[in-house]
Amino acid sequence: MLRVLTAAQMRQAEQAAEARHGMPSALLMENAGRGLADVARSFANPGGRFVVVCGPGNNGGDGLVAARFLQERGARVSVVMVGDAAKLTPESRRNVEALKGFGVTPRGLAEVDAPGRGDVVVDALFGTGLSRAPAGAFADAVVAIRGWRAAGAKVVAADVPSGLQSDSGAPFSPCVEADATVAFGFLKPGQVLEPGATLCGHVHRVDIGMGGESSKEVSGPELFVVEESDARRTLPVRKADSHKGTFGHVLVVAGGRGKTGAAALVAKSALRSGAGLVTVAARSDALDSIQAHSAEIMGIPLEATGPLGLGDLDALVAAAEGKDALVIGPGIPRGDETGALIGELLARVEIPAVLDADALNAVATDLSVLRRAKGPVVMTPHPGEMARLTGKSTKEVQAHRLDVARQFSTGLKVTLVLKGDRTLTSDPDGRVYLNTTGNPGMATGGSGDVLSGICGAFLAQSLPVPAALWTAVYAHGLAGDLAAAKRGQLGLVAGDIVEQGLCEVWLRWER
Ligand SMILES: NC(=O)C1=CN([C@@H]2O[C@H](COP(=O)(O)OP(=O)(O)OC[C@H]3O[C@@H](n4cnc5c(N)ncnc54)[C@H](O)[C@@H]3O)[C@@H](O)[C@H]2O)[C@H](O)CC1
Ligand SMILES: [K+]
Repeated sequence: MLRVLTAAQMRQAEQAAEARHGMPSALLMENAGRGLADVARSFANPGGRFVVVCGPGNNGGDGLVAARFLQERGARVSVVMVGDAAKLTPESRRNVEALKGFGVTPRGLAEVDAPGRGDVVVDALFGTGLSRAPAGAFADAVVAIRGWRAAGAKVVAADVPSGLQSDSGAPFSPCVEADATVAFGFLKPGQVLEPGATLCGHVHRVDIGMGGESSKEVSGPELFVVEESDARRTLPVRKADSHKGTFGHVLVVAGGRGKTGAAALVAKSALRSGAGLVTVAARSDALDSIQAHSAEIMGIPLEATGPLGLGDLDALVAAAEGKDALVIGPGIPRGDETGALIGELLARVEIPAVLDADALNAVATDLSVLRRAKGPVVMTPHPGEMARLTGKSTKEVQAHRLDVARQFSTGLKVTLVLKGDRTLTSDPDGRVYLNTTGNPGMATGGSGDVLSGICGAFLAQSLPVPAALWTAVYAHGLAGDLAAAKRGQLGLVAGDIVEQGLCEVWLRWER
């Protein structure tokens, strides 16, 4: 798990590193500058020139140290200092003098020859200390860096591209676009949340001597990036004496006339994700075609007709007997009573419940129905469904994904999986787990049903919440990536994620 720290948390971690390890900030800067120089060197053509653009704060200090390391290795280095030299931080001032000792004198922007193809620009103008849109000479420097990149130079940003707000990933204007960003010590939210993640280019995290422990002393909200090793470690081990009951029984309440495929995708995905047994409860007129998709799918007919309502409550409570997880929503016939039905059902059964698709829309009108839930509730909206659940516009949800997810999950005490590029899993305590697998080819009907099936299967196998969910999200995206590698993104359909991707993930993780 990679911890992601805000600017304020970074400062706390820096103080903790100094207190715990006796690591002075000057040494952190030395380590940061060396890491920055190493990455910059990897982007230059042989004989390429380096133009290091430094600002007035410690980000600029990192750039000065990097320039010294580059110079020491015989590179052709120019340093541009932007801002009032009198305002330099003590660390940066010391590094200006050190650099002069290496024969490099910082110049003004207008004095430096524009770099081009084969050259590297190091953007050390602003880092986590940026507090407003770059203006004046600072804006000119950002615009110059953007122009040099357009002319073919590679741009390597120190900590964050200058102009990008490191806590949110939202850019001021103007903002640097980088080919790579060197993250010092810990990742920052702006490096992993869009559009910041795209503006950063490839993020290289470098250790600078803060030690992983120092993040434990940091207060405030926790954000993590899930790594493959975390997801792989979560999978249950299959013991020799296992039997189908060992791996749980998922009840899928999904599907209706004209939408039987959704139920089949949930069921098949759950079966392909290790569930021992899967039963679909659906209206009789849909159940036969749902079960026709796969011999392994068992069925319970819901005898009434029309939308799911309170008249189905007893049948669903009975159907949940002996089950280990519930997935409800994909393709269900929804009506005025469906939300109340879901609330009553969750108040009677204790098993973990995944609400997706039309179950989300059904409860969106009155979320209080969820407050009596006996077991853990998981909600898996895409941005549009999240908009309906929160009363915000989809645009607003997307602009503030992290805060919206955290507020919702802590407010309602549910685990929320906010889907989209870089899906966020937010638990009732507000810990958020960010996913980095998946691709645009997965934006296809039924992809969400497949994820619900994986979630249901992992919960039925007694994986703990939220690990079951961020592992399911990781596996779902990886399955989509592996399937797209075979079929291309354009042609990818949800069934491919199940049939062409999931088993490859398990094979890869079981080795
Ligand atoms: N925290 C750590 O563990 C480490 C941080 N390092 C580097 O330090 C920067 C953060 O440095 P800081 O001095 O706080 O701020 P910046 O250099 O990012 O910003 C410069 C300075 O400029 C002022 N300012 C902010 N916005 C503007 C603006 N729009 N126009 C003009 N001036 C502005 C503000 O006063 C800032 O202080 C971090 O990113 C790392 O690169 C260490 O080197 C490694 C450990
Ligand atoms: K920067």
